[in-house]
Amino acid sequence: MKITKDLYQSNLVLLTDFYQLTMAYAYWKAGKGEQEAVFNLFFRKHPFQGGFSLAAGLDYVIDYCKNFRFSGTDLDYLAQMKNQDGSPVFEVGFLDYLKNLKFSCDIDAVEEGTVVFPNAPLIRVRGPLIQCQLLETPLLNIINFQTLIATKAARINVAANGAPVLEFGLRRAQGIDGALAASRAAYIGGCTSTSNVMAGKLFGIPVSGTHAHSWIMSFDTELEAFEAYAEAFPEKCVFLVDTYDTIQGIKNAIKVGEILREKGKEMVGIRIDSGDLAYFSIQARQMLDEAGFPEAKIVASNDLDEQIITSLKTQEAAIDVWGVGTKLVTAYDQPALGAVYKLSAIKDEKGKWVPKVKVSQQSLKINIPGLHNVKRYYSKDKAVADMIYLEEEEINPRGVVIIDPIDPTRRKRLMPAFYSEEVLLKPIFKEGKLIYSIPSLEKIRERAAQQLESLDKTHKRLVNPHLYPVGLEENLHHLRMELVLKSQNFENEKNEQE
Ligand SMILES: Nc1ncnc2c1ncn2[C@@H]1O[C@H](COP(=O)(O)OP(=O)(O)OP(=O)(O)O)[C@@H](O)[C@H]1O
Ligand SMILES: O=P(O)(O)OC[C@H]1O[C@H](OP(=O)(O)OP(=O)(O)O)[C@H](O)[C@@H]1O
Ligand SMILES: O=C(O)c1cccnc1
Repeated sequence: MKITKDLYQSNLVLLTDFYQLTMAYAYWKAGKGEQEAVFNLFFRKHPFQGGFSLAAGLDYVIDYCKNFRFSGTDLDYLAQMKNQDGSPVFEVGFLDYLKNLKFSCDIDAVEEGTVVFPNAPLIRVRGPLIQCQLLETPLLNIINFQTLIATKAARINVAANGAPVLEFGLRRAQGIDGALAASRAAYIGGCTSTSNVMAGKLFGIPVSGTHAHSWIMSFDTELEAFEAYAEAFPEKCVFLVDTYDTIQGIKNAIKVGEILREKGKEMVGIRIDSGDLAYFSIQARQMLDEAGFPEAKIVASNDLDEQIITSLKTQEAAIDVWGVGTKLVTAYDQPALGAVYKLSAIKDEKGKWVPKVKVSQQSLKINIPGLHNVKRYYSKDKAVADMIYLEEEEINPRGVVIIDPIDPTRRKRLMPAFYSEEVLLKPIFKEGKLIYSIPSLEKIRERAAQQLESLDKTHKRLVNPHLYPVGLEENLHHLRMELVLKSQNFENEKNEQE
């Protein structure tokens, strides 16, 4: 996968915030550039007030890391940057350091298509401080967007309840790469196809579509337009029936359907793109059935999202296929996932790992320290809880306590021996070398479907979902509390002395 390269014809190493580079420079000056550190990428709250999220974007991350090197032109650009007094921002020695920089981090990550929950890492980066730091912004950029859209798509597909969802978002998406990444993520989240032909070519997503009002309007009558379309696509006729009068449009579609049938072909169906979609789809179903077209599909579109689809279902709308664009690819009701990337441990001069917490007034914002991973426990293929644990700690098979990171009174006890388990962070890069065999997009989509299946339906409820248990293993909880208290005592002592 090399979409990033194809799109920009250049190396993306500068696709980072300027402060990452100035920090990198300052680390280098302080002799800390190579100090080993661990960072975790996680989000704190599901988007769309939902009960689950679907991880996506790792393939782009892999691509980014594989191409992580400073080219001559990147270095030239940095070399000409000046401070206000006219001096260069970056010393030549630092630019030389960047020139020789080879990606050497360990990356462990949740596979794409995995259902994920707040606070548990989606990606863990371990390596020299400078490299970890430079990766913050691009990793967030990639994962935030694709995870958001995959989640939105999954919600829309939950609402569609198995009916095909065609992604029509390109014209309203956030630019070119936003559209491409959205089509990819939407496919992972369960959409059946995309209207974006480039996404079809680049990712192998099935491409599909109907026709627009302009096609109808270019003829004198709707009937002529349908006939001409049937002539061009006898196997693929989906007639857009709402350009003038929807009921008349359905009648015209039936007429052309009959002509096609005489030629041994079957119309695929009709599309309704305006008005009361419940009313018109029910009318259309009745008319099509009575005319002998019970197999003709009814496609609906027009600013759909999971809430409208749910509402239309409760109105018993006779819609077989959903075309969804704007609200899917722009994540209309929540345009960003707030994933963050935080330092959780650093090695001291003696080579000992020092776990780190950033103490915040809001307990929600206190990060999880140390080199941790996540285990998902399953009971008969159903996910029951996620446990974040310190990798070096032995897990007692006879009993673990999983403690909510925000409210430590919320706890779940379970006996690991009674469950099957999956370690969620999988090794992707080891010392800069890719050791993960990248699954095809089809496989990722299958994983997403299985993962969503493993989640109880109460967590997939679109409104007020039941909270899935995710927490810290006891030892990790104690370590975190200890570090928080220590830092607070330290602050108090300092305050008393002042
Ligand atoms: N029966 C229904 N129940 C709930 N929502 C519906 C129903 N029928 C249509 N909708 C939704 O209501 C909104 C209607 O928007 P709007 O009024 O802009 O469309 P319209 O006037 O029918 O068509 P146009 O796009 O041509 O303006 C759309 O989001 C559509 O999906
Ligand atoms: O509504 P979305 O979920 O974004 O789906 C894509 C929309 O794009 C097309 O029309 P367009 O909006 O360009 O024009 P129209 O509203 O006049 O049909 C199509 O007919 C859908 O309505
Ligand atoms: O093929 C379609 O019907 C389509 C494509 C893009 C946007 N709206 C509809």
